[in-house]
Parts: sequence; C-alpha cells; structure tokens
Amino acid sequence: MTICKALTIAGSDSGGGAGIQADLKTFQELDVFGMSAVTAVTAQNTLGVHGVYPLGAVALIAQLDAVGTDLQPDALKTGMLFDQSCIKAAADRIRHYRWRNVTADPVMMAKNGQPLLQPDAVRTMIELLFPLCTLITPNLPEAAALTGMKDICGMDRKREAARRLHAMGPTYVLLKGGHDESDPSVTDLLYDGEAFIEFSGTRISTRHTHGTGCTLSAAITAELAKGATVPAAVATGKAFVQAAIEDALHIGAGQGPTHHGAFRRRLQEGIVEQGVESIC
Ligand SMILES: Nc1ncnc2c1ncn2[C@@H]1O[C@H](COP(=O)(O)OP(=O)(O)OP(=O)(O)O)[C@@H](O)[C@H]1O
Ligand SMILES: Cc1ncc(CO)c(N)n1
Repeated sequence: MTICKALTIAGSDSGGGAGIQADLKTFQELDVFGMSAVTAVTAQNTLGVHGVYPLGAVALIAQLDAVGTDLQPDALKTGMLFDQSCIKAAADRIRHYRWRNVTADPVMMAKNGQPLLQPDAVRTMIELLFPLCTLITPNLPEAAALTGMKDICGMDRKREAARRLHAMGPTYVLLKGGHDESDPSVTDLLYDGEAFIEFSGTRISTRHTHGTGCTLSAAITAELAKGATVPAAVATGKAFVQAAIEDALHIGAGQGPTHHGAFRRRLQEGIVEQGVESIC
C-alpha cells in the first residue's frame, strides 16, 4: 500500500481539539499519514490556555531533520510557531529539504484571546515563512495584525486585505470568515493574485469552535498531499470543518472541540463528496 504523507509543525493542545492533535486526527480521517514537529506544549482545555512550554529551536530542528532525512512529506502545514527562533528554524528546514505544498496558518492567539505567538515574531513570519508558502490561512484578527488594517469588514475590505497578504509572497491567500459574526454564510475568501473565489457554508450557532482553523488548514494540507489543486483542497477543507462543527461533541465545560470524524461519516452516508484520488 502506498500512502501520502503530511507534516504538521505546531504546538500541542492537551485538550485535543486544536494544534498537533487536531492536525493528526484530520490527516488520519483523510487517509494521509501524519507526522509532527512540536514547537511548544500547551496545557490547554476547553476553558483556556493554562500554560505554554516552548521546546526551543534545537528540539524543533532535530524533529524536522528526523523527518526530512527519512520520511519526506508530500505537504506540510505550520500552526503555532511561538517565537522568532522557531519560525527561522522552520523556514530554514523547509528551504533545505525543498519541501513543497506548504500551508501556513499564522496562529497568533487562542479563541479566548490567550497569546500563542510572541508579538515580535510577526515580522519574521512575514519575511521568512510567507514567501515559501503555497497558501496562508489567516483569520480576520490575524489579517489585521499582519496588514495593519484596522477593521476588515465587508467584502471590499476583505479583498483589499487579501491583496496585501498576497503581496507578502504566498501563492494563495485564504482569508477565513469565522470571526465575522455579521456573515451568516461564513465565507472564506481565496485569492491567487488574480481571481477571488468565495467558499461559503452555513454559520452554526455554537460555542464549540475550538480548533476550527487548525482543522481547516490540516484538511487542506491532507488534500494537497494527495495531489489536489489549492481550490479543490480548500473546498474539501471547508466541507470537512463544516461537518466537524455541525456534529460537535459537546465535551468539556467551555469552548469545546469539533468532531473530526464527522466528514468521514458523511462520506460513508453519501452526504458529501470525496476529495481527490490520491496520487501516492
Ligand atoms: N460558527 C461557524 N459555523 C460554520 N463555520 C465556521 C464557524 N466558525 C468558523 N467556521 C469556519 O471554520 C474555519 C475556521 O475559521 P475561523 O475564522 O474560526 O478560524 P480560526 O479563528 O483560525 O480558528 P481557531 O483559532 O479556533 O483554530 C473557516 O472555514 C470558517 O469559515
Ligand atoms: C496549540 C494550539 N494551536 C493553535 C490553536 C488555535 O486554535 C490553539 N488553541 N492551540
């Protein structure tokens, strides 16, 4: 049996809904072999982030070299990178191993506002990581921090933000719409420097959206690993996260995780369509 392989470079979420745990569950659900390089361990649950324990660049490089010298990923994503040294290490190893199909989810804070990236690392991410990326997937607060735009509301401002983000070097920008409560169709906007494509769903009224961004970017990464185009990968990713939110598990006392097994169940029931046939 051959299988496509995907790598996540991200933080660990002990609560299991976001970070490395969400990414590996998503890779597995989409029939891709998942690998990980951990940047930091967080003590986290549905009530919030209770501690952040960075592993440091030396430990990150060791993990990336272990993967790079033996198991080449067909696609990779970055999530919580924590600080400048981790961003530099990740960018350096991505270049060294000539890894392609790179998606950066520019994680800056958890849904309840706790910081997951040091403020002085934002510029490093733009300068060193974005030019290596096939896709970046900022949410609206991240897009504001990256572009310096104060309020990004309405489609015109979203398009302007996407243009500015695209000028930072990635091939595609996906501006996520989860934080725009005024949009009932929760639209994510994809831009390749020429055309805009809107991916809409149905906004679910729920507090259980912990890790939606991680899950979306992991699903896109899995599809890219299997050989999908970026628009096709985003379409599958959006369907995956929509199903995961709709079938939420209602566990924990706070902002709960999504259900990573929901998309597979819908596939089996014929409710959603399979992504690409794997090329591996
Ligand atoms: N309430 C909702 N109903 C349906 N889809 C949603 C909802 N909230 C978010 N989404 C979708 O989930 C995905 C992630 O979007 P969001 O903007 O929430 O990311 P995020 O803030 O980076 O997530 P997180 O930080 O929790 O990982 C997007 O595809 C978005 O459209
Ligand atoms: C480890 C980690 N990565 C990303 C997020 C964003 O959802 C989170 N809450 N925790």
